[in-house]
Amino acid sequence: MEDITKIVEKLKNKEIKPYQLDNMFDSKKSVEIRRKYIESLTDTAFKHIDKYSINEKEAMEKNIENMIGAVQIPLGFAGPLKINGKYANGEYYIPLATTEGALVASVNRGCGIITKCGGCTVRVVDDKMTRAPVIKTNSIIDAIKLKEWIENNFQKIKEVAETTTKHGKLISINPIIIVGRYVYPRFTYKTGDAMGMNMVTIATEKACNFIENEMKKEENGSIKVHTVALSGNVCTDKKPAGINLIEGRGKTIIAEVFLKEEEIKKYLKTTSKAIEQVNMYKNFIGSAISNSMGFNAHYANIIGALFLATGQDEAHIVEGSMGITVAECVDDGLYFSVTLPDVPIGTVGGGTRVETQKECLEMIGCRGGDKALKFAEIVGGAVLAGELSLMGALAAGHLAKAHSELGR
Ligand SMILES: CC(C)(COP(=O)([O-])OP(=O)([O-])OC[C@H]1O[C@@H](n2cnc3c(N)ncnc32)[C@H](O)[C@@H]1OP(=O)([O-])[O-])[C@@H](O)C(=O)NCCC(=O)NCCSC(=O)C[C@@](C)(O)CC(=O)[O-]
Ligand SMILES: NC(=O)C1=CN([C@@H]2O[C@H](COP(=O)(O)OP(=O)(O)OC[C@H]3O[C@@H](n4cnc5c(N)ncnc54)[C@H](OP(=O)(O)O)[C@@H]3O)[C@@H](O)[C@H]2O)C=CC1
Repeated sequence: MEDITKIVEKLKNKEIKPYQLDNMFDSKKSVEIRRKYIESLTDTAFKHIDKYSINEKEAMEKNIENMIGAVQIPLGFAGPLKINGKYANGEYYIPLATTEGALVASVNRGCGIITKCGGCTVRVVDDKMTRAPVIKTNSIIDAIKLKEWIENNFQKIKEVAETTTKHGKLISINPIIIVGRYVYPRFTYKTGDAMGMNMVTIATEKACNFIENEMKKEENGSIKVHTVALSGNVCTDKKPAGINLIEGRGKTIIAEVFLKEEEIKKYLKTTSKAIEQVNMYKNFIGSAISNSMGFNAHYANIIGALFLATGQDEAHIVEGSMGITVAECVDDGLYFSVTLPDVPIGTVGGGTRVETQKECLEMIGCRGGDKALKFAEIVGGAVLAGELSLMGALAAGHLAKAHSELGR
């Protein structure tokens, strides 16, 4: 075998492209050569990114291109968290991958008080994944005709789309928005236990080809339609969006807990009244002034740490960051809930197969098929715990103190 230095020279001279190494060497070797190449180009001595236990071959087949190693994120746990869900019932230890000191302690504290108060109720109230292409027509008149055609031929479109997948089911194409002569049909699917973005993208492409061909037959071919882009941003994937907040996307999760005043005092060092007020002034009024879509304190923190630990698509953290926290004083305590309209998650596919992420899913009994709804309930419970603890810390005036002691 050629000496690595010689191959690195060839890469530098552009005789070989870095990704072509995968066809020339075994996976381990190609990763090593690429790493050496980047090391020499950037004058960096890699001492850590070369240490990992994940299988490069599988990762390169499914999850990554131009692989040079792996980064490590510290992993902690919070819990036990008692969840009274439809699918998740019992006490769970939540895996959280983060570099933000104080976050795990905070979620842990939330878990403690929730569990002491009898646990949280969590439900998944909606479950779907969307893809909305943008289709160009000749005129407003044709755009209206296309919209009507899609509405009248839903069953045929569904049959075509579903030929690409065993688990994906097209449940609606709604809304179908017209802007000028452009049409944005929002294809909505059930995706089983997969988060589903690859699945629905492939299915929607097939449906769009079918629509284009069928429209050619209408009015002797005078209606011309063309899919400008398979994603027209009405999906809306990986961006915060009002349509997702209202219509939902991924799992729509609601979690609630009734807290006793004495536990609030003991655990959170504050009162229900103070938390209710912080929620009003911060999460409602503050978010309204800033035109935020997150009427909450930090869903993204818990969603992010859980997504990284369990192999979810990290870009979807932005969607999971939206939602509304309710805090309301009740007799001798506090009603506290989180509502997350848009949490794209899966327990099969994507990054869930990576060895370390798979173990984290196992830790909560959520690896593989028939587990996505259980996982969603655990995500809801964990967000509730983290949100409650931070709101408690803000109400008690402990945020800066917590982060100077634990987070720096
Ligand atoms: C830091 C605490 C928990 C201290 O909280 P405390 O009540 O002062 O601590 P404590 O020593 O009395 O312990 C209470 C419980 O906290 C947990 N706990 C306590 N210490 C640990 C630890 N080392 N490791 C694990 N768990 C810990 C543990 O559950 C413990 O119960 P116990 O087990 O003893 O019965 C609290 O002050 C807190 O939760 N602060 C909030 C911190 C937080 O949520 N940070 C999130 C990041 S902030 C941010 O990124 C977003 C932001 C703020 O910008 C968003 C916005 O705009 O709002
Ligand atoms: N393409 C795109 O535009 C985008 C892609 N992504 C990426 O997409 C990936 C996730 O896509 P996703 O489609 O979830 O995953 P995969 O592409 O990894 O596909 C998962 C496959 O698992 C099969 N499967 C087996 N058992 C089940 C089950 N119980 N429930 C559901 N499916 C099952 C399905 O096959 P079958 O279909 O035959 O039923 C499905 O297609 C992530 O890597 C993400 O980063 C993210 C955003 C956009």
